Amino acid sequence: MSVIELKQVSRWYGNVVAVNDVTMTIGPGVTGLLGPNGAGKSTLLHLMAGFLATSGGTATLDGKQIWRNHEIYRTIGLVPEREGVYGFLTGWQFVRSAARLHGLQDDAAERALELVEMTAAKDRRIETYSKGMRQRVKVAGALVHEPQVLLLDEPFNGMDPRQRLHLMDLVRKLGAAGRTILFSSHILEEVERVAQQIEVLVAGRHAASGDYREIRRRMTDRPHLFRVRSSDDRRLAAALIADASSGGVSLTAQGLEVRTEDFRRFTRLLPRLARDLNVHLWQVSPTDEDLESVFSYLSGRS
Ligand SMILES: Nc1ncnc2c1ncn2[C@@H]1O[C@H](COP(=O)(O)OP(=O)(O)OP(=O)(O)O)[C@@H](O)[C@H]1O
Repeated sequence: MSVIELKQVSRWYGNVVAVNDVTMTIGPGVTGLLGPNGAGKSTLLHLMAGFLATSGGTATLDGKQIWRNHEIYRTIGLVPEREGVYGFLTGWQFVRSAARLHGLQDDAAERALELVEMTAAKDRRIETYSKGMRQRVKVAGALVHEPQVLLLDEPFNGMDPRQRLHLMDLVRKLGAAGRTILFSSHILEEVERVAQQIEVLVAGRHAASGDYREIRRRMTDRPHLFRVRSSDDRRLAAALIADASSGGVSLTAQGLEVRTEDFRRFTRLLPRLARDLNVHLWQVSPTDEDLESVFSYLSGRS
């Protein structure tokens, strides 16, 4: 059972702070690393894999420093985001060369290909593989030395739904077998389907941590901004203002803008008011549902 620990870890690239004072602990099972593009997820994974040195703070695995620790490297596997796989190699050649780099024999490569269910296709060239198959072969390459820790950078990106489900199943299975797995993603739905635990990174900072239900609840409970168009915006506005769930109502050329502090109450109230006032609702749409605003709320910047 392996535990990764980051203590006040920072990483700069010149003047750019990619990871800023992050403290987190990643234990056995599957953890999702969630954050918008550029949040520092890849940098964090590379720090954990020993591919990058920290600029400040410490990154350890089971209490031992990761950076420049060859013994530790034997227990970590990284599946990078970029393809970096030669298309002219067969799956077998690719995974076997990963095995050789670790001083291992063919049986290790065979086991890894079996684990990701790529044995049947192993003699085809990688350029003939689907995105999902390429990703699974990369996972096999990272698993060839049977590491306790597996780090995956945006593993589900660009896959069709069937391939995604297949890889999600595999990641779940590996986690259930006691491995410590961390994978990055910018999509909450993706993370919550695979991970029990979620770490959220926003602009290099650790914004939230916990069970996905808790994070989901915090996302739902934040103030929401809705645009409402109806047959009588003025009447509706007056009734909405009278209710405690409204944080503010303004009449604009495009309709009403309603800010609500209590999402659930508002979504029940609006149809009831419309019915009682005999007002027809033409449009009810959230205006701040984009990921950036959700993330910035979680990180306390809004
Ligand atoms: N080698 C580098 N040199 C300079 N800046 C870098 C380098 N690598 C990353 N950065 C910067 O560090 C920040 C974090 O990048 P990182 O790739 O870790 O984020 P990310 O969350 O993985 O994003 P994405 O999902 O887009 O890959 C970004 O502002 C990025 O531009």
